[in-house]
Amino acid sequence: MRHIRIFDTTLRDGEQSPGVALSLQQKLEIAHALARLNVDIIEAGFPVNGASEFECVSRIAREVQGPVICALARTHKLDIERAAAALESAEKRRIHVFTSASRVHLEYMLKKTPEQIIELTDEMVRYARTFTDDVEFSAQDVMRADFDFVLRLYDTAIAAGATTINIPDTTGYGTPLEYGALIKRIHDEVVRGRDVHISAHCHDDLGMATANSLAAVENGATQIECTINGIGERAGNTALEEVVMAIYTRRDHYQAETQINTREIYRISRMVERYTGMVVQPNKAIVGDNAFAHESGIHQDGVIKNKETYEIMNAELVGREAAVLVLGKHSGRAAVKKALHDLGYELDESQMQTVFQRFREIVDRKGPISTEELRALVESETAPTAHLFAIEQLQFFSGYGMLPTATVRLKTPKGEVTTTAIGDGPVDAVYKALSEAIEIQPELELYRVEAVTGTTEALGEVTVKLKLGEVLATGHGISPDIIEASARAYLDAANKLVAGQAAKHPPSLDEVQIKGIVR
Ligand SMILES: CC(=O)SCCNC(=O)CCNC(=O)[C@H](O)C(C)(C)COP(=O)(O)OP(=O)(O)OC[C@H]1O[C@@H](n2cnc3c(N)ncnc32)[C@H](O)[C@@H]1OP(=O)(O)O
Ligand SMILES: CC(C)C(=O)C(=O)O
Ligand SMILES: [Mg+2]
Repeated sequence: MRHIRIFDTTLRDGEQSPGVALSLQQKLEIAHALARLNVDIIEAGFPVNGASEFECVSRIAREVQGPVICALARTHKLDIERAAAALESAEKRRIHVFTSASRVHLEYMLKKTPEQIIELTDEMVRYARTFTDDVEFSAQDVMRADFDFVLRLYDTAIAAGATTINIPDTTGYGTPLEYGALIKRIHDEVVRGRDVHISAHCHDDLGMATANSLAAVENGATQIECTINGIGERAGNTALEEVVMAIYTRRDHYQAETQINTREIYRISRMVERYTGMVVQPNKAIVGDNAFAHESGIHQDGVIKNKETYEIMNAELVGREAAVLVLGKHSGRAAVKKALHDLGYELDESQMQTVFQRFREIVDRKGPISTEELRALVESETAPTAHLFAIEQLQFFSGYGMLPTATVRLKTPKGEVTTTAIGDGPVDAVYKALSEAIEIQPELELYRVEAVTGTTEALGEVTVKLKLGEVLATGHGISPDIIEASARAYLDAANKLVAGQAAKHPPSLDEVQIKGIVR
């Protein structure tokens, strides 16, 4: 197995993401987390940028043990001197000198001829070598450059002492085949067996950074430059978590390995997300919220039977919790049953049918529900209540300056009944309409409404206690709509009361509880 070095540039190229500026403390924390992740090299910054950047690189160099600490420098003596000074106390230090290779960069940006670039490269790589034995050389925008010039440039850098030659596709222009082919040419025609590492540095402008970096590995590269969550200039850099997990998961194909402690990946991903404010998209490979989540019934059923049906790696391997089954619109019975089992419920077929039907009604209306909400749902749906009355329709109007009015249509033992009432508020109006429809007037002893989870999208759970004569019944209702949950709770209790009254001798409260009619 070939060892692939992971060169992390979250603190340099990653911080170049528009709008991101990390504090010294944040950079230090990320650098320590990168050391725990066991990256080979940390590019800590670009010291000539200013005093605070210089201070960040110096502190990382002094305080972070393990990885090589690297600093960036243009082909300017001052840049190289600032980089060397910032790295002075590092246990292992690297200076990364860069120029450009493409015609557009040379002509318009650097205003230099190819010959001048060759000379400058020779001079500045040699100068960097006076400060350290570990010098990396890069030429920006190689994929839009003349490849013969690129080969000459890298040959010059190696002759001048570069120990790593980095091949940046600065503008994310290359395709995997093209980039891989260039790496192969550099490997065969420039490196030619010399002790020099070839490094891939890809940007994601066309969404090909990871594919291009892996193509480089297939063609002789032994270092990948990448960032946590793929942050960086414009569309970002190659994502560390993607290349590391691709090399690990497909080691049969790449015949290579990294030394990354993969179990730290998720933790550092969250840290970088928090500190940079660059939110990870839910479908982001490896670290996105959905990367190990399944909502579709067929997938959930497969994963419950054997998670390898739809998962190519274990979530635990990147420091996440095992696969998550999201209970939503696309879920089937298998996932709901599994979630209920995990919550401690074993339902018979008919209870399962009732719960699943109600589950579907709810997720169609409000989207996925949490396991807490499922618990509340199963509690309210499987209570041993006689279903004498059931809601067919419920309509209410309420608002400032309006009379709260409710109309309910109920299925009752006498057939369909529709009633309308006005109340002090929408719940009061609904309760009056329900009382009229079921033809009893119980007293409301308790009314309590709670959100099952703490968000405005949560299911509302309502508990009521109704008293009729000596009999007291508790009812529960659950719905995304709290007025509907209130109506369901009222009817749940009313059903119990009426079932009790239907007995030849109205039962006492104790008797009713023993029979399981009142909960
Ligand atoms: C692809 C990359 O990621 S490259 C790294 C990009 N990162 C950054 O630019 C972040 C840090 N940058 C900075 O702090 C500043 O731009 C500095 C300190 C480097 C330079 O600041 P300034 O002197 O104000 O120059 P400014 O940023 O306006 O322009 C960049 C200059 O660097 C030159 N330059 C660009 N790349 C190189 C290079 N590899 N070698 C030598 N000179 C270079 C440009 O030609 C331009 O020179 P000019 O001012 O003579 O025209
Ligand atoms: C400084 C170089 C390596 C760079 O970030 C790029 O070219 O993208
Ligand atoms: Mg870059």
